[in-house]
Amino acid sequence: MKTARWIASLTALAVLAGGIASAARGAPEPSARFITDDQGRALFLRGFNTASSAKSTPDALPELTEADIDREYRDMGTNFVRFLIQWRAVEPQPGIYDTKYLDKVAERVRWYGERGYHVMLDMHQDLWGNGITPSGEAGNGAPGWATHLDGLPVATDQPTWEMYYLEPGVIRAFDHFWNTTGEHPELMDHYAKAWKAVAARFAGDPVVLGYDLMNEPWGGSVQGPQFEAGPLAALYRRTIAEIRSVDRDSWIFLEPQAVGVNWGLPSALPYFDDPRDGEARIALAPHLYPLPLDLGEDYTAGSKEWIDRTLGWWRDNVLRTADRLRAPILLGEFGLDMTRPGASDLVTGVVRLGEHMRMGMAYWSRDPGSWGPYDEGGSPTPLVAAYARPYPRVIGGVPVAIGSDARSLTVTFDANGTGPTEVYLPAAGFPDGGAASEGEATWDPARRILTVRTKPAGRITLTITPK
Ligand SMILES: CN(C)c1ccc(C(=O)NC[C@H]2N[C@H](CO)[C@@H](O)[C@@H]2O)cc1
Repeated sequence: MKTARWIASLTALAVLAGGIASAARGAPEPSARFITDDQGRALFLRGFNTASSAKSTPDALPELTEADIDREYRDMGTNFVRFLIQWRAVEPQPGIYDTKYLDKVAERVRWYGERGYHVMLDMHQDLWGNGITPSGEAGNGAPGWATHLDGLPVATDQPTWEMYYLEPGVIRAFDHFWNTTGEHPELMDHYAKAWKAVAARFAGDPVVLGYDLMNEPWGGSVQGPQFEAGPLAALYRRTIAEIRSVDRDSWIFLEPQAVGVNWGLPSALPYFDDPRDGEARIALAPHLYPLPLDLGEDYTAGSKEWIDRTLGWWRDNVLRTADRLRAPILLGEFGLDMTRPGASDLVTGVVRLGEHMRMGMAYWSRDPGSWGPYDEGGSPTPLVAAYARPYPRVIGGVPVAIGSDARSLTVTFDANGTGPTEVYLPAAGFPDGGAASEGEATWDPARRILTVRTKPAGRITLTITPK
């Protein structure tokens, strides 16, 4: 535990120094780039990571039924899912792709599509892969044939799961993957081609919005800018090229390294060209986990002020990175134990941050338990009430400002004739639907969606209030 405390303290100091440096540079403007649907409308995505269970199930699929999706929609009106897939299942043997696995993924994509969701496929890893320990339960993601520990130890009595990342065997596995050792140059190529196989399967599927290339990348013995601008950027460029060779249109989501950036430190991820006709479709997909919360503080009293400060550093550094990449932003993960004091206020704070930054988000995670929307017994946690807010699912123009509270939603945008704006209105604040301040509004009571057709040009400020 002493090591973990040391690391936490040093990290806290680094985040503090990084934050002070960030604040000194002044707050950047929110991004004016957006993830768009096939009509060109701006998407405002709201959903969950589904699901952590995929890390350990034998078939690498999340424990999920269609009824689960129906309940999630009924309770919170989500429109998006960060769907976890596993390299170990995509490519069980080198160069052999499991089409039956991809068919099962496609079946779940269809479940979401039939309910109006957008799906982002997340090639998920934590701690490299299931092969880092003999029992296979610690890590997930990479297949056994790509796991080379060279006999180095991986202690299994870790005080916290993230400490596995510091084990010699795990660092070696990553060092081989990133070719830091120079002994396995083939691994990154396999990874990029595994993505090509996935993209070839889903190219043209209107439900699949795009691909999140790697969950929370870890550089092993190479860290920070040397990692992000080095091997991580090289992997991303190779993978973008492989995907674009079979899929010219899906969005490609790139994550910075997790360490430091999840907490608010700046990323050194460079710009990436998108070899497609038309506008680039590359988005930045960071995660947000305020360090004070990771260190056990709650979003209450004294700590709330510090956590808000780190949220500001996170916001400013992510906006700067997105500007460098010339990319829209999607918050791929945020989450916490909903039994902690102040948890609902933190969720509300992140939702408001998303409105300010005009970015979509996926909560971590959809799994049953104290972090999720439903506990082990299936009863709602406070997350359902905190996450079920009015929001614009899709906007028929360039978003300028989004704001909401329990009983109102205001969306300001520059209309561009791409189509109507659709807003979700939860039953709690809008029992009989909503009224629009302008345009022609159509209410769908079954899906709780108000569709508003406004003039096709000019600045629109749409205010939705309960009917
Ligand atoms: C030392 N490293 C590399 C590290 C430490 C901590 C996290 C983390 O908390 N991540 C936040 C959440 N994201 C994963 C799933 O992607 C969850 O298991 C974590 O709670 C990541 C990496």
